Amino acid sequence: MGSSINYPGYVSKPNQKVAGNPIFPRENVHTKQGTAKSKLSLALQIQKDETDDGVSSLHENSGEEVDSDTDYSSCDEKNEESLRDYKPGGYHPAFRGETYNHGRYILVRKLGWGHFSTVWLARDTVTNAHVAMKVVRSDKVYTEAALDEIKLLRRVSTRNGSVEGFYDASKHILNLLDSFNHSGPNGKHVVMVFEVLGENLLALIKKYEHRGIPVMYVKQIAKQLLLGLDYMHRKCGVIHTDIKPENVLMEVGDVEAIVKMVELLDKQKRDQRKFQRRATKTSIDSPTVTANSSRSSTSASLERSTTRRLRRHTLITGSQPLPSPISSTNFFEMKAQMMGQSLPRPMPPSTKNNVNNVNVSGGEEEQITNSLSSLEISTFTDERTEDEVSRELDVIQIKIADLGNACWYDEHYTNSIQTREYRSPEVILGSEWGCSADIWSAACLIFELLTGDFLFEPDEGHSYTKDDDHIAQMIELLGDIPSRLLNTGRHARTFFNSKGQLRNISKLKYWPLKEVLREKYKFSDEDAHNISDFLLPMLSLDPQGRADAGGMVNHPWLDGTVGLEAVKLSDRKLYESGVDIPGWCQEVAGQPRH
Ligand SMILES: Nc1ncnc2c1ncn2[C@@H]1O[C@H](COP(=O)(O)OP(=O)(O)OP(=O)(O)O)[C@@H](O)[C@H]1O
Repeated sequence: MGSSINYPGYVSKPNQKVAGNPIFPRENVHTKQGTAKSKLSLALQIQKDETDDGVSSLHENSGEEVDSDTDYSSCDEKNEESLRDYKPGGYHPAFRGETYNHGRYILVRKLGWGHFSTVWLARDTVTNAHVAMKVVRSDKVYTEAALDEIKLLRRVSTRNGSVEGFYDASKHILNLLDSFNHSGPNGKHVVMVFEVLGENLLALIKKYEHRGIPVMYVKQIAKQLLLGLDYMHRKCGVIHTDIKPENVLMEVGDVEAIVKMVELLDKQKRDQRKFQRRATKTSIDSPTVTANSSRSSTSASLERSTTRRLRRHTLITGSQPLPSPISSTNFFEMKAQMMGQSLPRPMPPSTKNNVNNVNVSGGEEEQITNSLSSLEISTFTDERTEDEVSRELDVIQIKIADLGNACWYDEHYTNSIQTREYRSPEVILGSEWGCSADIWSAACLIFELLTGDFLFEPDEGHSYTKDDDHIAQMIELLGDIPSRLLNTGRHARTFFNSKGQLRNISKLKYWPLKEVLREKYKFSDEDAHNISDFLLPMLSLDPQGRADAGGMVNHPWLDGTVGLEAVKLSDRKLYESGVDIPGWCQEVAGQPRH
């Protein structure tokens, strides 16, 4: 759900992004303030494993300790939801093994969280497949927003998208499978059940260290994103209003195989830890241990019991999104492990005794070795050719997620839309807006994928606000704000004087997009030309003239996009504005018809 509305307890998600270099930093900004927000208070108790590499879960009410999971994903942030929000009206204290909807769903691990919800991987005992479950905060305002989201999700659901003979673009939008209520100590929570996806595009941007992701992937993401938006706008009358990398998720491929792989690797780690614990315990009990090892083992044991005591009060589970081949550096190592190539195994007795000065009984060792070797690894035996594997790596599939801020073409819920960096000029100026606002955000997102930097990263200075800076950056990149927006924008007079000049910023440094791509990002002349030819129609300052998603699917820059080579939309014209689409740049007045 979205980030621009002030819901109770609403706080910015910490460290969402490592701020990129702004294209146009103003000279008189003394302190650079990136978008990375300060960390949440130390009261945030993330439950990290007591050793070095895992996350455990202990549910306060159950008192039941659940074995540690290990984070194999590229998500290594320690930022989770705030413990303060576990209160009546807040998050539900979900835990691994908890059942939902009369036992149909069983929680497996936490995938992520947002301001509205925590999201969990769950097993559906009816289909025996895995699903993602979004457990929404129980406060009335979240519940109402969730019910609106469900209506919007139903509208865009796959069932409405597939028409024989036509490209089914609904597959680029997250599919709602089920929804119900769940009661807990903090109230009644709306729960939404989705297909399971992997990490979001921000993980991909980070994986490439904010230097831009390969153009081959950008084209696939761009084409799928535009197809999804075209479907949303033209077929469903839905406006997303919060397109940004965090809200576009990558598919993980064969979900069941990946869940199995991740779980088996977790189990291996747990078994190894158990083995180490037992070994240490044996060393304490054993008369053959040295004085030094006895001291260190005893202190380790004390440390563990302290950690255990602390863990009794821990409620927050660490997020573990499923790894996807493209975003997770260690994905193929994991797969190799599962295929038995470098399976971590307990050390043979002689080495153990030498290295750790401990004694382990032969029976214990055998038991542990058996538990590892009995893992079913045949599922992951890969008999595909190198070409097939390389082709699989070339393909990226994305879905637009988080319709929590979405609205209808004929019913806008608020004018406070879009996350700052992706916010369109009409919204900042307080003019009318519509579906075309999503196109602006999409262009900002595509630029960010290509370069690793925000297209606009406004900052405030001594004499100007973030909005002043944002508008100035737009002018520097794209030219003057059209007079129609100046005349209709409710806030235009805040930023512009009667001569149409910016009130608070006088020195502008014009730097057109094509030059930025060439000079700052070192794209070749040809690439800079093609990319700006693709992006500029979507960055039309006047939403009336902004190109629509369907038309842009047909742009030559997207020709030959891997996996979508043949996809063109014959009923939309390249570069043409979407003014014929109902609700394109204003809310359609009258009785909402959806
Ligand atoms: N279908 C899914 N499969 C896998 N992970 C998911 C899925 N849906 C959501 N997630 C994970 O959960 C996180 C939170 O989801 P989402 O953004 O929908 O929640 P929210 O409470 O509405 O958050 P926000 O504050 O971003 O509006 C996502 O960033 C993602 O990591």
